[in-house]
Amino acid sequence: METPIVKVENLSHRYNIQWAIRDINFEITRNGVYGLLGSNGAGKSTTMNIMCGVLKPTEGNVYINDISLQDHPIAAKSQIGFLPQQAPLYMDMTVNEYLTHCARMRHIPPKNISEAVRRVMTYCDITHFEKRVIRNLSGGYQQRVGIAQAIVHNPSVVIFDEPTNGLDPNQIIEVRHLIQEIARDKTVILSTHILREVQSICNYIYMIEQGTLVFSGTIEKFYNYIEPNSLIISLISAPPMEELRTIPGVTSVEEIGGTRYRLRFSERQDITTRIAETSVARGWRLNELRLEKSSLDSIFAELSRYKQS
Ligand SMILES: Nc1ncnc2c1ncn2[C@@H]1O[C@H](COP(=O)(O)OP(=O)(O)OP(=O)(O)O)[C@@H](O)[C@H]1O
Repeated sequence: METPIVKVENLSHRYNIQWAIRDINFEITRNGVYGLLGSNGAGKSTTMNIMCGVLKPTEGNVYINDISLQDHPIAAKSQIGFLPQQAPLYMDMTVNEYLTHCARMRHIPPKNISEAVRRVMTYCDITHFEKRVIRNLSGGYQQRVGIAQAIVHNPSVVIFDEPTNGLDPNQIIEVRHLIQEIARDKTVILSTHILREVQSICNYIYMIEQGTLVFSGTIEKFYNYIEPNSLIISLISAPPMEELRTIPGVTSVEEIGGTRYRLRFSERQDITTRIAETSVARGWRLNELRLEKSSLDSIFAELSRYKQS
């Protein structure tokens, strides 16, 4: 059997009396970008801090390439890179000084430090700023330096906590691109509360809500859950609501003002065609029909229900 790169086993954590996460389990066996998605306060940072060895779990354990983080923290941590929500930068150092310092902290042998620093600066495209003081870099470049320190010791697992938080749209695109590059030969786990972030860069999703894992699966499987299950129609000659309920597949009808209705349905397939055809056949004079997008909140609610059933 394949040895998992990351194994998270029965992870629970309690701050004082309140549980922040409860019984989280998952295994990662392949490189790629894994998204830990959840709303604010869901338990993402707690999970990530434990995985990086920054926080000791109340219960459970994490294994990196079969090395127990609890029993062999130094060996396990040598295979992990971490960029916390606030990048741990020394603002008054130059980029090169800072990365050299990080390489030393990561126990890279002195003779290899210069090469390791050069390699990550090239990788993160910051070599031209190596003599700049970090404070004088833009937010996007500071984040690149933060990413560089996370991979300077060439770890097999890299963990990013909300890596695009606070960046402008161009910087977000560049940082996402860099993360995807890193994932070519490493396992990248990132946390985010932005659905679009997960959709654009993750191969696999773990969704955490109120401290429990409510979904884990591929992005394709995830799409099945975020597909809309309601649509808005507007009819010039609307029939009584009971008649709208007789359209095959429609489960409920709600009047939302004027000539507009929200229809919920169980089966997405052909629903729009069925509504259009029924409207023509019965002379309802359809002049608007659009699927409603699921909000992140409704997805969380849906997935929590799915987990409980
Ligand atoms: N140091 C702490 N002391 C007490 N409670 C905490 C502490 N850190 C987090 N919590 C609580 O634990 C729960 C999970 O928090 P956590 O920071 O892990 O969530 P998150 O998903 O990362 O949220 P965010 O996106 O806002 O950072 C929340 O209810 C939070 O208030």
